[in-house]
Amino acid sequence: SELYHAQIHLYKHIYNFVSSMALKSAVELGIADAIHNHGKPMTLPELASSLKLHPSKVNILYRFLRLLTHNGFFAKTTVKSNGEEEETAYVLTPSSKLLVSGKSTCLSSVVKGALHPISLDLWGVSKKWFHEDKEQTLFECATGENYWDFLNKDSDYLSIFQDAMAADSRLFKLAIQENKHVFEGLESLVDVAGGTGGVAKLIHEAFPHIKCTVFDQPQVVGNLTGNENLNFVSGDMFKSVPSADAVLLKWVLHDWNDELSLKILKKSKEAISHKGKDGKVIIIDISIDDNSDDHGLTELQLEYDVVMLTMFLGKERTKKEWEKLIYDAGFSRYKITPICGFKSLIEVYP
Ligand SMILES: OCc1ccc2c(c1)OC[C@]1(O)c3cc4c(cc3O[C@H]21)OCO4
Repeated sequence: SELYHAQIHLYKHIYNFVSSMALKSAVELGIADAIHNHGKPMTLPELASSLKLHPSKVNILYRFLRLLTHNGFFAKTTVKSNGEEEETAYVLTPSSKLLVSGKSTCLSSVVKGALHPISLDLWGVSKKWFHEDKEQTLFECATGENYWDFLNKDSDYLSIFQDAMAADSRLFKLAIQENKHVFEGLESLVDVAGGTGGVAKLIHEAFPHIKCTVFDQPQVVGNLTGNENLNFVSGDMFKSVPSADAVLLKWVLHDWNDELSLKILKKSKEAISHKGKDGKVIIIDISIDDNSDDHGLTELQLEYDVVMLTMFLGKERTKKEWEKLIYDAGFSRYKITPICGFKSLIEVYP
């Protein structure tokens, strides 16, 4: 009946966190690594002893594996142990292959970071946040601190965050390889708010002839030196952006509201104006497709939007919102290419 379906829907959303926490436990225990290193399907006793669990914990491990297997992180098969009866064994799936450490596709640091207590505690004050009169993030409401200031004070959490950003950048490298046409023909590129140059280095490796400039605030790049084709320039992206054939804005505009994003886009347009029609701005951010029939993908994109809102007052934009922002900034056309599963690469032309 409708009442029963509504109850299942409601309870599922109450306990969604259990699946997140089971995933976090799997990463902390190193289950994916243990199965990967075992080199073949792994039985529960083999896994438990490899993880050095106390015998009393074997059945607990089984219950976690049952949920994680149901959620598609592991798969069951059977093995013939010492020649006779068949025994259940576990293998990795594409999702848990993203948890094998040391691989360029490893996203374990994002699991640890996004589900770290510091990333979750802010939700304790959401009622207060909704009822206060000042514009601040849920994080600031909970801690009294700006997220970025806090991050730069807590070295453990900062290194987890940096590992997570680095993990995402490594996957961006695969996206660059799949979209070489976007960068071919460029002689110069400026990575606006490019931080310490992680992404610029990836582009430089893939396209050594492109002169890459990392542009960020003085306190970020002030004392960084580059080489002949990778240099660091400090400044204020709201005032002016160094000119180049292309301006890269990766995960920048989702941290800013429309008014400030418009400013950044207009400065970026000035920066590529010497190139006329051949100049371009490359935006890497989520583009929420309003008429997508992929409910799970849209759910992830909307969850990401709320995460950006609660931590940075940032936002993820829909396709229509991108179009309005791009045209308001004076650009004439754009092209959206899906990358990395749930993000998009948006090429914007004057
Ligand atoms: O725009 C940049 C940006 C991009 C992604 C993420 C950001 C910020 O913060 C929220 C987030 O969920 C998060 C929080 C974290 C973390 C990783 C992590 O991934 C997510 O490590 C420590 O805390």
